[in-house]
Amino acid sequence: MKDPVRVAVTGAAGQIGYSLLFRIASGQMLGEDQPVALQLLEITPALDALKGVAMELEDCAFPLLTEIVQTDDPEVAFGDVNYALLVGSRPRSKGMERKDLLEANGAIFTVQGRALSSSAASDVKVLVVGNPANTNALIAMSNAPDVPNDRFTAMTRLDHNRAKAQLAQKTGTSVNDVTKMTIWGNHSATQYPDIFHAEVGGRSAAELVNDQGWLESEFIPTVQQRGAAIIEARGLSSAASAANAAIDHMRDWALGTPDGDWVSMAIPSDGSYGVPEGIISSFPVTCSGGEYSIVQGLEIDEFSQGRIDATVAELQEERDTVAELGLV
Ligand SMILES: NC(=O)C1=CN([C@@H]2O[C@H](COP(=O)(O)OP(=O)(O)OC[C@H]3O[C@@H](n4cnc5c(N)ncnc54)[C@H](O)[C@@H]3O)[C@@H](O)[C@H]2O)C=CC1
Ligand SMILES: O=C([O-])CC(=O)C(=O)O
Repeated sequence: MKDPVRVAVTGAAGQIGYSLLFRIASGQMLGEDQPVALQLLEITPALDALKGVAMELEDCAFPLLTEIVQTDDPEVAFGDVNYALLVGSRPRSKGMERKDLLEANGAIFTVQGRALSSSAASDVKVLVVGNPANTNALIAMSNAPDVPNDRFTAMTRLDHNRAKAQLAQKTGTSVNDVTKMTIWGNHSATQYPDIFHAEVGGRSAAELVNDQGWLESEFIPTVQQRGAAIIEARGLSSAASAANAAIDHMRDWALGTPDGDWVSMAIPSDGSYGVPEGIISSFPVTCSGGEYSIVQGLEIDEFSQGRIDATVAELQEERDTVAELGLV
């Protein structure tokens, strides 16, 4: 058996937490030979609910689960953690403008960035799930001087998985046949799911589909609006599929992506594909040895470039707003 690693989850008593924690504790994120200590953060009024979740975790008698920390103090939650999944955030409420949401979450992610900086292990890897995920990650990163910037990522894996499922349905294949999907940009309705480099059974997906109308009026809007469609149908936002995507994101980052395929992660831009530095934007990446790298050399046609520019422009606006608020 390996030595245990420490995994922090914020918003641990929420809907995503309820799907996520059990899968981390069972070894689905870091492997069935990797013991884990869970360090769970909640706001003070949710500590009772968190206690119930912790009792259920105990009752699973997971062989890999070595310890459960329950706290409302970010410094305690992030103490010596190797992985941090920042799920808890302030949801948008009625009448709230985007700027109000960014400000409300700024208060959370500045504090959590500082706590990660002062308390986490030197190898910490951070995934931000709580929305607006890319910009929350930017705020946390900007407030964590002692954590290298490239450890801050945001989740577009749910969008990636949604896009794979839609493409498999359209082509009458299985998701196992779909590779090299890419989500560019923001985890929002401006994101660009790109099938021009994707393959289905090793063949070009775009050529196989050969239907620009479907692409523009069905595929792209369906993936962009899927979160809203789930809320409409379920009365609650995606939780099990979001938890599943968080597991996929962290597992691939830690243990590597399969040969011949890539995944989508929102990461601090290094200027690749003309995406300006200073924002956290989704790219196609491969992972190996615990590090990710952007897939280089993809040809971007005019249609795709226009879509990428639009979602990058939204991220720059969000960055400017949080900069005006003094959060980054
Ligand atoms: N990036 C992505 O693809 C997706 C992101 N999301 C986002 O994930 C977030 C969580 O979703 P749910 O679990 O469904 O929400 P939820 O409302 O069920 O749970 C959120 C939990 O976070 C806690 N929380 C709030 N502020 C906190 C703080 N400062 N520290 C620690 N905990 C705090 C709340 O008490 C609550 O228990 C939302 O922002 C949602 O929009 C959801 C689906 C997909
Ligand atoms: O749309 C939402 O509020 C939840 C979310 O991020 C998603 O399901 O992609």
